[in-house]
Amino acid sequence: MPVSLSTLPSVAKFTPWAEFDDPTLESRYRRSTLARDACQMQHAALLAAALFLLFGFADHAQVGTGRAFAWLLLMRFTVAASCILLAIALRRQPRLAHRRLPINLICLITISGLLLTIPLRSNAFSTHLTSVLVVSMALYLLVPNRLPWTLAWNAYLIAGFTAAVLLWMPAPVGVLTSNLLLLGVVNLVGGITQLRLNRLQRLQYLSLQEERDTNRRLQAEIEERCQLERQLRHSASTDHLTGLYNRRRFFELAERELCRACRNGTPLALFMIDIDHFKKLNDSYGHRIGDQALIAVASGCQAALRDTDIIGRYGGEEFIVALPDATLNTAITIAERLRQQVNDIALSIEPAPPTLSVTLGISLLYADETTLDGALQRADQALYAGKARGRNQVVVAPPGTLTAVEA
Ligand SMILES: Nc1nc2c(ncn2[C@@H]2O[C@H](COP(=O)(O)OP(=O)(O)OP(=O)(O)O)[C@@H](O)[C@H]2O)c(=O)[nH]1
Repeated sequence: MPVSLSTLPSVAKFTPWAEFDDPTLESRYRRSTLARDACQMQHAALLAAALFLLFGFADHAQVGTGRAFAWLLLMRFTVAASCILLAIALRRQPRLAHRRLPINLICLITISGLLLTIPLRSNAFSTHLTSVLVVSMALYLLVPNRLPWTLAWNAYLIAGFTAAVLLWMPAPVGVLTSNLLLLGVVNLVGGITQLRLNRLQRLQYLSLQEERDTNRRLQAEIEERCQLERQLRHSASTDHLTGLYNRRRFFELAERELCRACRNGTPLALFMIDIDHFKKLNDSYGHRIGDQALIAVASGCQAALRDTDIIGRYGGEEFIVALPDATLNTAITIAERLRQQVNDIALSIEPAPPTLSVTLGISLLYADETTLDGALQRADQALYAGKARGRNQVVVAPPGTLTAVEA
């Protein structure tokens, strides 16, 4: 997804709860934190269950084994079972971590459970106060991304605690006031911490997104440049009309084959191919048809060669072929095949043009030749001899005289 201005960390807007002002961005951010939040809530629920059960020992020490203890135990088991069920549900469906019902239900059960311990153990004021402080902080730390809910549950906790103290543990006004102040300070610190945390985590998320977008853009740019480079390399080595190698690329490849032939002592044959009476075709039917004929001859010849053979456009209506590992007999057979292939080309124009034909000059590289120049010259001479002898034929250029293979 491309970076929009509102997703840049420097200009991102936030709500008073330090959430993203843009609801789409906020929901994207929440989706990105879902797995982490679910895992965190699972651990928190299991820890809360363990703590609630552990405090059962303290209950027993304080109230003995009477009716109050039975109630306390029932309450503790209810809270612990709810927490464990939530942890299991979150493990199976992590998306519950961002749903209203599970989070609020577990807050209601846990806080109500804690408040219920007050009338049942009304002589443990300091323990209750400490528990309320711990739960109050835990709400800020463990309820993910929901500051308004955390504030609401803290309000319920403080109001419940105050009511319970007034009803079951009457304390001097001064003590109650300072404890409420203490709770207020805890909530202030918790609220500010969560606001800062919310903002920082969101800014971090935006920075990460921006970095990813930049990387993606760079990746796309690199791919585009590679593609351009491939295209440039291709057009620098290809004849744009016929799609064959151009003269420069042909000689690069043919010289590589010459080196290989010298090294391995294998033969290398060269063909010069020229379309017969091409000027007449051009003059009678126009250059467009001339181009069509060039393309047809080029693709016909290419189709008749092996992948290891090299064919290029030498210039105008002339083509050049290098046949690695080809003896004279093989070269003559292939040249004949090409000549026949061109004779079979039927251009779809009216009135039907005369049959296309080519004349081919063949030369073989000598064992002591280290450049293509000599063989090229011999093939050219053979070609012109073929033209002089009536065209549409293959002529081999032997060391001495020239031999016409077919007229
Ligand atoms: N349509 C077209 N014509 C081209 C192209 N390149 C060269 N030609 C034409 O090819 C013709 C070559 O003519 P010539 O060299 O006289 O050869 P020819 O008419 O084939 O005669 P022979 O080779 O003796 O049979 C010229 O008219 C060039 O203008 C091209 O890319 N497209």
